[in-house]
Amino acid sequence: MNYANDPVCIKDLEHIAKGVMPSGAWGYYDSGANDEQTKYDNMSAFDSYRLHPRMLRDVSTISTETTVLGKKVRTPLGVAPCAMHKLAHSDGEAATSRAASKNGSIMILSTYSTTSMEKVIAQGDGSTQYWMQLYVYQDRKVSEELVRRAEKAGFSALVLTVDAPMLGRRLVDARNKFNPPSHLRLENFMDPEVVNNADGYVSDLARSASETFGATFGANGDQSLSWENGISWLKSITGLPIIVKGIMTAEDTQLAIAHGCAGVIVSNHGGRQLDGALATIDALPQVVEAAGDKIEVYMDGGVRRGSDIFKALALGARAVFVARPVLWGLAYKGDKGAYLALDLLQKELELAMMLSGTRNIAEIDESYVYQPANRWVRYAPGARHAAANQKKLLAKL
Ligand SMILES: Cc1cc2nc3c(=O)[nH]c(=O)nc-3n(C[C@H](O)[C@H](O)[C@H](O)COP(=O)(O)O)c2cc1C
Ligand SMILES: O=C(O)C(=O)c1ccccc1
Repeated sequence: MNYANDPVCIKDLEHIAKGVMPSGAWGYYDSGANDEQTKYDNMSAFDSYRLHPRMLRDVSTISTETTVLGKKVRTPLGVAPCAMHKLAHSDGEAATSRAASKNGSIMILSTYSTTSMEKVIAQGDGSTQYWMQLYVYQDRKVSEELVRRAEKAGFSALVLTVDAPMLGRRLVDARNKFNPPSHLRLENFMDPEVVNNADGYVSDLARSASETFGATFGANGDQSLSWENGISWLKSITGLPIIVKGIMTAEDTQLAIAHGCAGVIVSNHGGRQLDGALATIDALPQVVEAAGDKIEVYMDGGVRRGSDIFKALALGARAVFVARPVLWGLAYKGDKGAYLALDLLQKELELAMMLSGTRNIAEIDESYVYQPANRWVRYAPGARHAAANQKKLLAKL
């Protein structure tokens, strides 16, 4: 197969990225925790849902427009936060930002970006939504400074990642003794005025990426974080909507509602944290059920096809985020490659919508996905949802 010339799907981009990236950086992007069960499950779980298409509808116009946090977006496909895009391409997050903006996608910027939040937002076309991803540090002043800076820069929501009190154990990185190249800088910890000056650090967390990598979590992350001292604290210092990333259960969704969050992202960090955790597409139905209309539900993990996005929307996600595919595109060709990754998924989504007889996002509901019953014996909460869904489907026949 000739992948290199003209990538036509996300798998092609993955293959190319693997070929062009240094092995340490590739390993860091690719790896999941331990046996990588959850990393692979995230992808393969989509395959166990099948589509239930309707025919003979006028599908001459397809729109993926929807609203997220009350604002119009061209597409429910967004970019998940990933550390250190400059490992993929020297243009880093600025390139990703241009790609997201061109596709009309929301971009969530990682705190550990190698390009400052101000520079990233400056690449947008003014209508692009940027959300800032945060961890909460023992030293709340460091977190508060990041919040103030994000507010000032124009981010429209904060995404608090809660599935990483400590980094999961990634065996590939351990074997490679991976450390990012020392010229990379974590610019969100540097003074925005002097961000181009390597001496402009504003906190001990800054330094070069290689000095902070991994150690940041153990040494500075707050492992005593709770709904009260984390979410309620964050809410008390900002008016921006708060989205909790890393929610996998109905119980935690109810707590997110009780603590005034605007949304949750069903995520297991791409299988990089708790290996053995449920695939996100399998966790989604119980979160959607618990959320009702009180809070928006998004998901990420394992999305490699437009039909995966379709399935997630059908199961109740309001938006779907991708991480590795964008990094692969970036490694392939900077902003053009990152855009290609988003555009391939976007076009696949539009085609899946057309072929299943859905003309807009509102029409995509659970009647368009079909779950072979026996698979669900394993997962109790999802099983209930699936059983109810199937009863409804059977009743319609
Ligand atoms: C290389 C890499 C770095 C990541 N860095 C962050 C991060 O800084 N903050 C965060 O909340 N999630 C981070 N994630 C998790 C992603 O946001 C996302 O949850 C997950 O990767 C989605 O799965 P996918 O890669 O299969 O699309 C990272 C993921 C990868 C692959
Ligand atoms: O790799 C990750 O998944 C991640 O979230 C991260 C972020 C910053 C530094 C190291 C890891």
